[in-house]
Amino acid sequence: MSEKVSLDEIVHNIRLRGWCVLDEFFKSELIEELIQEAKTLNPETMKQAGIGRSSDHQVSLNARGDRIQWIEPDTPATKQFLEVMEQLRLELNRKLILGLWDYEAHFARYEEGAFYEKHLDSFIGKSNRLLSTVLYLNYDWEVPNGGEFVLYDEEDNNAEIGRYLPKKGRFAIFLSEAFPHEVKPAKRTRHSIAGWFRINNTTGTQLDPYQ
Ligand SMILES: O=C(O)CCC(=O)C(=O)O
Ligand SMILES: [Fe+2]
Repeated sequence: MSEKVSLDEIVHNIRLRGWCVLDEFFKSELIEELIQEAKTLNPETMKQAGIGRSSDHQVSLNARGDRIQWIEPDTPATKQFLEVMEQLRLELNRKLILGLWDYEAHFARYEEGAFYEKHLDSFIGKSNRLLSTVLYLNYDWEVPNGGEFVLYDEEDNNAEIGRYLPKKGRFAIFLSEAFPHEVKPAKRTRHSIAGWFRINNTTGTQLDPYQ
């Protein structure tokens, strides 16, 4: 399990400003295993990522060019990854009373040239995504490789507040409805795990939307 100090740092930063990027949160052995899994994902079974949910779901290559595969606890590495996220969920609920209900995550692969336009991870009014997470799984990623994750201010959507290379083990977490963000065009294959802690929006007439 990750160090207590990292958990405290995440809780502190989410409380204070709503986002946090850590370079070492997961054990390096786990990162190595996840990198190997990401590399061996079969492009045939990965889906072209879309934007929006169910009825308004669209696949727009202009907005988003990654391919994804949803994560299940079906290998030792994904099981351990989800266990760490569960610890984080419980800690966030305990310290910040967020009422996070569950966590969904997918591997993402951006091939050379792929990007994701500036967006919010949740759709005002209907989404139940509260906190977004991204874990980067790339060896030796440097500035010429592009693919930066760029985070913008919640008040001024043109003001950049953070820019990060998708380096091995780096972990970003931010409020899904507050911070616009984007992925700049990658100059080589870029792997990550993107995920969302969700609250439960089930009502009497409508089941909580899923994925
Ligand atoms: O990979 C990243 O840096 C961000 C991905 C993202 O914004 C998303 O999948 O919604
Ligand atoms: Fe996003």
